[in-house]
Amino acid sequence: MSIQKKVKNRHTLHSGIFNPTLRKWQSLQSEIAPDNLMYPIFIVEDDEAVQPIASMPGVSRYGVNKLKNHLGPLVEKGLSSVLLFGVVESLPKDDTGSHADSPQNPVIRALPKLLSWFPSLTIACDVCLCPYTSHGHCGILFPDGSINNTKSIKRIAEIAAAYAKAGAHIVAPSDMMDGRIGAIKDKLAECQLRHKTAVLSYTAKFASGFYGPFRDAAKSKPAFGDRKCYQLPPGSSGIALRAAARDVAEGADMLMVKPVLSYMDVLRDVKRAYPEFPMFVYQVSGEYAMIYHAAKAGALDFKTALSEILVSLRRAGADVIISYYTPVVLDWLQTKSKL
Ligand SMILES: NCc1[nH]cc(CCC(=O)O)c1CC(=O)O
Ligand SMILES: [Zn+2]
Ligand SMILES: [Zn+2]
Repeated sequence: MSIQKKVKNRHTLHSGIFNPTLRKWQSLQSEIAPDNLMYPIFIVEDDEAVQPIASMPGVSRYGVNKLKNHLGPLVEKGLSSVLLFGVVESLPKDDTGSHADSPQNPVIRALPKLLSWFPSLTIACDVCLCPYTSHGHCGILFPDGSINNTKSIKRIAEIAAAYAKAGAHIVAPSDMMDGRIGAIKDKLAECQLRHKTAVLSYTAKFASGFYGPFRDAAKSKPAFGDRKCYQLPPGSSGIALRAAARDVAEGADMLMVKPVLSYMDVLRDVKRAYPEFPMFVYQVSGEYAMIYHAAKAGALDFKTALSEILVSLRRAGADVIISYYTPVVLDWLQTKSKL
């Protein structure tokens, strides 16, 4: 037998993937289980409402009382964490986002009920000003419309502490102000809640074109301008790593990259730079809609394509995937066949 032939034989791959167990061994690190999923939920003021969101077919906003029936079956199927967003319509918006942490805030009102209905569910709250400010920006503004970072992080920390007091296990600031993680940690310490409140930082959140349906869902579109002065420029991986270094230095417990499909390199960079931290990715509203519409048009098979995306996020370094498709995936996981 020639040397060349031997060398060639060492490169046969079929022998490692000819049955399901062998294939699973090749991809154990990218398996999806319920604990790899976090489910985002929009909560509205009207406790009895269920409002389908036109730009996100299959996703609705819920009133607090409708969440018991919606989440109950999902918890049965293994759902272990949710991410709450408040949506206000009749509560007035102002320039400091007063209703982000008022007693009437839908998230603050939902927390005690969710905690009592689902004691095993881990509850994260998105912390931001944009759904509650008259100008729709994520911070407090100077008169010229630029961000007043000092006032913004003070306010963000107050809101985070209010959610923690109401029982949130995790606060997740999505505002992208500088110094917010440190400000939140200090405020939580002051309230004696630091030991039982985790901070999930929206670390590398890019100024993306994939947030459109969300802004419709959360009624949080900026009234003027854009978010390019505080969300990251899509072409830069350097500033994404600096954002991660900043959040790690300030004490973040978990890190996130968002959106994810166009930022898989950033996901891998951040995971490799900080392997000690649970790595979250957010499959955002536009990414949800894209898959939905492509499948509906017959361009791709829904289950095959979505499964492929989810396992590739795990392969690239994601520990937890925040996805509006969580209910569908939990259904799939009921059957023996793994994703
Ligand atoms: N604080 C803003 C915020 N919180 C969550 C999302 C996006 C989530 C999604 O698109 O699914 C955004 C983006 C934005 O409007 O700039
Ligand atoms: Zn915001
Ligand atoms: Zn947000």
